[in-house]
Amino acid sequence: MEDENDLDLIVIGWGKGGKTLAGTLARAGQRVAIVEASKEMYGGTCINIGCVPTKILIHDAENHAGHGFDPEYFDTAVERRDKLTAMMRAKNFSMLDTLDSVMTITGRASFIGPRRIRVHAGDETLELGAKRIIINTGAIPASSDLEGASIGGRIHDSTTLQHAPLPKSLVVIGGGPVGLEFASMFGHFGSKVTVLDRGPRALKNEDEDVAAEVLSALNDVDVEIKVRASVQRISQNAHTARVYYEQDGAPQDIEADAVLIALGRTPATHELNLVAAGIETTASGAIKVDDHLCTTAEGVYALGDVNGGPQFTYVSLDDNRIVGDAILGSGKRSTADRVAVPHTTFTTPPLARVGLSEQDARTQGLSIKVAVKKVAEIAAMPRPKIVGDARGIIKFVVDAQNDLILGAALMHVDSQEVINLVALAMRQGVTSTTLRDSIFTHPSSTEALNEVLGSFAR
Ligand SMILES: Cc1cc2nc3c(=O)[nH]c(=O)nc-3n(C[C@H](O)[C@H](O)[C@H](O)COP(=O)(O)OP(=O)(O)OC[C@H]3O[C@@H](n4cnc5c(N)ncnc54)[C@H](O)[C@@H]3O)c2cc1C
Ligand SMILES: NC(=O)c1ccc[n+]([C@@H]2O[C@H](COP(=O)([O-])OP(=O)(O)OC[C@H]3O[C@@H](n4cnc5c(N)ncnc54)[C@H](O)[C@@H]3O)[C@@H](O)[C@H]2O)c1
Repeated sequence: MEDENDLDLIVIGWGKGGKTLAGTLARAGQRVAIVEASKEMYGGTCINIGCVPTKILIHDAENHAGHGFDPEYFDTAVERRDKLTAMMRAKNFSMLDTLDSVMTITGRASFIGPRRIRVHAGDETLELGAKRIIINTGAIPASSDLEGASIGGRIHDSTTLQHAPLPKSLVVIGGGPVGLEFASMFGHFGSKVTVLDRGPRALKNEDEDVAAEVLSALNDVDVEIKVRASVQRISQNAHTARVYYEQDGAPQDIEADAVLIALGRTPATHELNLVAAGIETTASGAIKVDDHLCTTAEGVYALGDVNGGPQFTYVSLDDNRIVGDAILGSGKRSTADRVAVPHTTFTTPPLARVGLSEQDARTQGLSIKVAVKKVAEIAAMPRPKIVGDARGIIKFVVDAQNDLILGAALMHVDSQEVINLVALAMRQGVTSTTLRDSIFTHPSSTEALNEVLGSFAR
């Protein structure tokens, strides 16, 4: 490839947004190259080491609740995960590789100039240029400068722990979504789990009544959460690991078979040589983008985790829509038009959230009404009882003046589905009364809205 305009598009990284855009533009007749660092990562984080493999294990762990520590059962779940992720990886690869106008390249890309990259693939080096470049390199586990916290042996990040033997005891450092999902999952598999978080309380961004329900469910599988816990150092030997921390000023330590470090994920920019292309980063290391996901270099866009936005697969997918619209459409889409983006943390039952919590709304001085009910007390919601798990809570925060939904916290079986309906209602300006009076199938979890939205307590 000699001429910088040889290609129409280069995508660096096989993430959700980039692979989708590569396919769309190739089908529209553009000449596209997609570069992925590892053949184990075709399809990106989500299907290989993120959402999908963890949810497979979480599902199988849920089916094992109450059956104790059972490495054989765990190994069977791991086998199922490996089969499914291998199938998805192959499918992801062939979806692009079979398109005539797409060149798939396995190697590590870095910039050598504006809209020009070099790819190292084993002993081979390739230089490519294009009219447009998409950076979609995702994020990597945040490293910790704590003594003894390098990944290896008994110290894990979310990727290595998925490939380790089932630990009898596990210490999780960090009580964010990664930390809590792994804690809940290993608790269900029968491991003794302790979570250490430095925050003032667990799930500090959630209302206390909602957080209490999640904690109670974690407690059901013997997960202990220690807050205000500041980890000082970690040590390990052939038999065990030990985490030294301070809680409320008092030194403590805890022993475990394995330690998971889950302190966030950092945009993957370290090997991109962004300076060569005039691409700037923010103070937190993300690629600087505007509302249309343009970087500071003309013709270069950043999609997904690497641009510092919310770290969710479906946000990367929406990033693809914005850039797709800029290239093929009206250019009107932007991150500024995103409303009510929901998210779900897959503890068991899952906690699904959208919009404001009650504490957020009160801090903002909004005039609100709040409807809240424990799932076990919702008569018109037999579905959780049918599937044998009636734990949880449903909470709505509604504007007292115009009846519009400002936020919701749903913690119950199926909440990862119901939240999408609530988010759509928020986006479309559907009032809580309309949602309350809607026809929903029966028996479903959605029909809880008929009852909960008719019971504003405060
Ligand atoms: C354990 C875990 C569970 C998660 N669960 C969920 C969930 O349930 N739901 C959800 O929505 N989100 C979840 N996430 C977050 C979600 O996985 C990410 O937000 C999403 O995958 C990010 O996608 P992306 O498009 O930014 O790129 P990614 O999918 O991260 O892809 C980036 C790709 O770029 C490649 N790459 C990096 N550098 C280079 C280079 N120099 N050259 C070539 N290739 C390169 C990488 O190998 C990688 O394949 C989870 C994350 C983790 C870690
Ligand atoms: N279901 C999902 O959608 C899902 C699941 C997993 C991950 N993710 C994505 O992955 C991203 C990364 O998740 P994460 O949980 O790794 O990071 P996070 O930043 O969300 O949480 C990190 C936690 O670690 C705590 N912490 C930070 N430093 C600490 C220290 N020194 N000692 C003790 N505690 C400390 C913080 O208080 C915080 O609670 C999330 O932002 C999320 O978007 C999504």
